[in-house]
Amino acid sequence: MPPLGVSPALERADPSLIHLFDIDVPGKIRFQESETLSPGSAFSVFETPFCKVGVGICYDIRFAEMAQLYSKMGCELLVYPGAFNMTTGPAHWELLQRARALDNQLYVATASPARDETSSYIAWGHSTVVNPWGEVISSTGSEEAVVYAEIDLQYLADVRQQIPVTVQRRDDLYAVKPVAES
Ligand SMILES: NC(=O)CCC(=O)C(=O)O
Repeated sequence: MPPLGVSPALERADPSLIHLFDIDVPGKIRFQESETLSPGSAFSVFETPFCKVGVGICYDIRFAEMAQLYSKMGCELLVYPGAFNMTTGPAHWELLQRARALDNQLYVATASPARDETSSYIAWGHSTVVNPWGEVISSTGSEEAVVYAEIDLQYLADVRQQIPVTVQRRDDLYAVKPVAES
């Protein structure tokens, strides 16, 4: 499928958090980003000599539609800077990265702050890279580190050929597209 065209207003390269982290897990964590932040309303994508990259921030990784849209726009790597916490981190951080990578058969890379136990918000850490097969190919623990991984676009193409969900989608029955094109 050719990349989806998106109006320039909806496609920008200055990342902003689109989904605000307003959550309440009783006895564990309550967070209301909307008390101090406003949500962005533009997708963040940029071209590199290797592939197109889509950017989401932290909580954005929970929204499968956003990742699918980036995939339709031609992104082959999704990057999520994010600071999950000591409740949702162990439960969901890796699972969400693998889900987004597998759903869209692309690479997902995340960058988290290292854990600081003295901080009022303790980050889970575990910066990671996941491949289009849904495998973690590089990651770290809670400490400060640099994570390296090979982004192999031929492998991505091979996975998409072997299990061709991208072309088997029933866009005649359901489709994810930007609001401006609805
Ligand atoms: N600031 C954030 O968006 C944190 C997201 C998070 O921890 C989650 O579980 O989602």
